[in-house]
Formats: sequence, C-alpha cells, structure tokens
Amino acid sequence: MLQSLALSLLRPPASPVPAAVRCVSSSGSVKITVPLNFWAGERRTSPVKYNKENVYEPATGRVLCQLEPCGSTEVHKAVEAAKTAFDHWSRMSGMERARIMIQAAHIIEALAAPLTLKNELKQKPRVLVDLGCHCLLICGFIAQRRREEIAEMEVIDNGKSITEARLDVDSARLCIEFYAGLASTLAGQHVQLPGGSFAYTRREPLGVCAGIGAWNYPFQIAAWKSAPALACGNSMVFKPSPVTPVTAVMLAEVYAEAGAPEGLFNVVQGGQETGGLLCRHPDVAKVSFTGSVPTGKKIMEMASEGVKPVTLELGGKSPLLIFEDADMENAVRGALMANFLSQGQVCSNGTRVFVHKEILPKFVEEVVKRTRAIEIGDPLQESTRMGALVSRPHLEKVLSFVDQAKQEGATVLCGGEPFVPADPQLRGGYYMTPCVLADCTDEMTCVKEEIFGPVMSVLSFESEDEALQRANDTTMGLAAGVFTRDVTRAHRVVERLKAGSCFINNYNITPVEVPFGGFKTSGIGRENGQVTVEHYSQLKTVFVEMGDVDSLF
Ligand SMILES: NC(=O)C1=CN([C@@H]2O[C@H](COP(=O)(O)OP(=O)(O)OC[C@H]3O[C@@H](n4cnc5c(N)ncnc54)[C@H](O)[C@@H]3O)[C@@H](O)[C@H]2O)C=CC1
Repeated sequence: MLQSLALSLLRPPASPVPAAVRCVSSSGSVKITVPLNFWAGERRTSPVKYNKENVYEPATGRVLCQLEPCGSTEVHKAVEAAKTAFDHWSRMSGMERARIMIQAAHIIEALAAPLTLKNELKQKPRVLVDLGCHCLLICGFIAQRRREEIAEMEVIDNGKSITEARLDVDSARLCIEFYAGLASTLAGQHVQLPGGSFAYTRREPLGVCAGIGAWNYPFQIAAWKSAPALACGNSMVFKPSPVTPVTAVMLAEVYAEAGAPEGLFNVVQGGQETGGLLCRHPDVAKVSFTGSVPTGKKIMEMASEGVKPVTLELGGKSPLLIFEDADMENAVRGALMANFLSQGQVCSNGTRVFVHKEILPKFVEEVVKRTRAIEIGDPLQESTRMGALVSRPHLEKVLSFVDQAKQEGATVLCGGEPFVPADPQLRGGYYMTPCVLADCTDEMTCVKEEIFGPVMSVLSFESEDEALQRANDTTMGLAAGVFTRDVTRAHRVVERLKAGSCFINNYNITPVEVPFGGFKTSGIGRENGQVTVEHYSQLKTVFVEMGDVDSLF
C-alpha cells in the first residue's frame, strides 16, 4: 500500500480528483463545534468548564475547536459504559463480533450521504454518475465516501497531506478487517492427563482496555488499538492526543453504526491528567499507549500500581544502511520514505542514513534534488506532498534541532527553514522545508535524538561491521533498514540489527498482517499481526478431574 505512496510522492497523481467534488477542497474553512467525547453510544460534551484549550488547524494556524478535557466523573462514566458493553460483547462468539467489525470496515468505505441526500434517496434512489473512488453523483447530489470525510478531517486536524491521510484511513480499515478475520479463530488447547482427566485452555478477553494515542496518526492509532482489542472480546476507552482530538470520535460513530453494543468503543478527550485517570482506573485492565519514551515510562509506572499489562509503542532513532551495491533509485526512494512521510513525524523513521563512502556523493546529489522538489503547501490540495507540522511549538522545536546541528558542525544541504506559502490563508500555518544534513557524526544531537520532523542526517561508513556497530549504538530500537543487492548480506545485517521492525530494500511499509513494535526503549508488545491477540487476551487453564480426588489428608 505504501509502495504506491512511494511512487506518488515522487510525482503528482495522474488524475487528481476534481476539487469541485471534494467536500472541503482547501484549508481554513472548517470550524468544529460538535462534541468530541463519546461514551454509551453518543457524542458528549464534558461539563468541565475550566481547562478548555484551543485546538489549532496546522495548515492555517486558526483555532479549529476547543478541547473539553474529561475529569474523573467523565472518565468514570466512559469506563462504566465500557464495562456494560464488555459484559455483552465478551459473551458473543468470535463470528458474531467479526460480523460487526466487518460492517465497520464496510462503513468506512461506503457512502456517507448528507441528510438531505438520504431523504432524496428514499424517494428516487438512482445513481447517475460514478466520479471515481471518492464520490458519487446521486440524483444531483454529491455524496462523499466516509473514507474521504475521515481523511479530510485528519488533514484539517493534523496537517498531513490528503494523499497520506487516505492511506491512514485505509490502514485503519484493513486493520479492522484483519482482526475481524482472526476473531473466530481464537481458541485454546486440550491436554490429556492420566486417568482420563484432562485440561483445556481458554483464550479470554482482559476487560476494559485503555488506549492512549499520539498526534501523528490519530485515526489509524485508534483503529490499530481498538481492532485487536475488540476482536478478542474487550471493550475500549480511547484518549486521543489533545493536539488532534477530532477523528477518534468518528471511529466511535463507525463502530456504533455497525451495530456494536453501546459503550464498546468510547472516546475521552484530555491531556496527561485524563490519561492518568484512565491508567489508574481500577476497572481498566490494560493500557495500550503510543507516544514518547518519557511518557511511556510514566504509563508503565502507573499501570504497575494495578499490575496491568501495557503495550508501549514509543519513539525511535532508526538507522538506514545503504551499501555500495544498492539499487540507487530504490535506495533514494527508500531514504525519502524513511524521512519525509507525515512531515517526518513518524516514530519508525530512519533518520540516521548511513551511506557507503563509495556512493555517498551520488546518493546525496539525488536525495537533495528530490527533497528540493517536494511540493509543500495546503495539505488538502491533491498535488501537495508535504503539509504542515502539527503545532507551532513543535515546528519551533524541529527548527531548533537544525540550528543546533549547524552549530555542532553539520552542513545543511537543503531545507531546514520555515516555509511561508503564497496563499495568505496559509500564512499562519506551521510549515518548514524538508532538510538534508551532511557531514554528520555519531555524537551530534541531530544523530542522537528523535527530532520528529523532516530532517534527514546523512552519515558515511566504510565497512559492514562498522555500520552495524554504529547503527546499534542507541538506546532505542524501533526500526532499521538495509539497501543492498547482496541477499546474503541483507539477511546477515538484519540478523544483527537490534530493532523490532526491519526492512530489506524498502522502508516504512506497515502491512497490518505483520507485527510492528520496538526493541529496547522503543517499546513493549506489538501492534498488528497475529501475535497481538496475545497482548489483548489472557489464558485460562481449566483442569477436569474424571476420577476421585486423590487427597493426602
Ligand atoms: N513514537 C511515536 O509514535 C510518537 C512520538 N512522539 C514524540 O513525543 C514528543 C512529544 O509529543 P507528545 O504528543 O507530547 O507525546 P506524549 O508522549 O507526551 O503524549 C502522547 C499521549 O500521551 C498522553 N499523555 C501525556 N502524558 C501523560 C501522562 N502522564 N499520563 C497519561 N497520558 C499522558 C498525551 O495526552 C497523548 O495522548 C514528540 O515531539 C515526539 O518526539 C510523539 C508522538 C508519537
């Protein structure tokens, strides 16, 4: 899926969707006034009147909405709703749960017709023209697919390009489909014991799971956490990042529309206080978190008070090794994919690009040429390949990393500057030009710390052993990549890389069928793939005596 994105990042789409059929075709026109909390089947306002915070549209810097953080009363209500749903949901068969989850996946793909259109359709249901994958012209109305509606809101909330946001929504849908498929396969073991006795194991859900999300993939994270949780029979209370509160509630509506019991997937808004209330709630059985390493440690500490299992999807400072025999075109594409998706705000990014000395000049020339060509601007425009960073403070933090890199001796080959679009509407947005740093050394801050922005550090190496030793010299271990045509070397190198997700001759593809997660301080547990079922369920062993009790007393 992301392979096609790799290509589309390099050239504008062949046949863009005409702007006229999109619901929102440029940034700056949406204001959100609907409540963003959701429990017991409905959107809810939080009565907490203090502590309201402005949420900004990254593309324009406008206030998009006000965040209403949930306090202990609201968190408790959401957990109570999730408990009620759990009683019902956990007793349904896997097939029954799967049916609802598949329906949720269909809804994400289906038409989301405006109310007026729904009324019109009742009278004369007639499809006139199919305008492509996003919209249908029905009885003179333009009906948008739910996928497009969610993707647009994600762009408005997060600042990433519409092209990427659509892929995020697809990944969310695929994840729900994948775990729907696994729901009916959950099973235990039968063990024969002496005297005809036996034991069996049951794979049971944990209960109410808490999900705490980051701002870089708001909708996708909500799906990646809820899909395996629900498939295993759990319910969930999800807290999005306060920076991007808008789309998790859309997922809650999708599940509700699909027929999920009230309270199965709930959304509470807020920051660290609300997150803490969730982690410590006595009726929360597990916490699944995506975010920074320092917060991950706090989550683990809070969860440990209740001896609750955690899944931690944390940061990285991942290496990408490009050997002298690599296919240059693919290596360059891989390096761009490893650094510039989502304005560089991706946990698995391969920001330490180790390039063999022999090919360094050619590689750098090509990477810089293509980085300069990346179209920055309104993330809702089809041709945009880099939108806005998530917030003003974050943009400033990323730019300060570039300044520090210069002071420490790195050379800026391109980018690293604030970018002001020509459109006056976008002048307050949080844009910067993607940056390639050369002459980097392992001690520099830009090479050691997670920048979480569009900043690639290029380093040179001479031998395989040296590259591996330097690549592994970090406390983190989320991802790593290697580009080489030598198949033996590829596997040898990957075996020695200390990272949870390794890529050979590609980077940053995340099919939902395969596990994703980190080594070392990059996390605990996995998301996606079959193994994640183990992180959202527990084994019960049942011993069955067929004879008399052999008592010692
Ligand atoms: N690995 C990844 O995928 C991500 C890494 N980051 C890194 O983290 C840095 C800071 O970004 P933030 O959004 O502030 O990340 P963060 O780790 O502070 O926050 C992530 C989530 O945890 C919640 N949270 C924060 N403190 C909490 C606490 N004490 N108890 C419970 N929940 C808590 C937040 O409200 C948010 O929903 C970024 O600059 C970036 O370097 C950010 C987002 C994703």
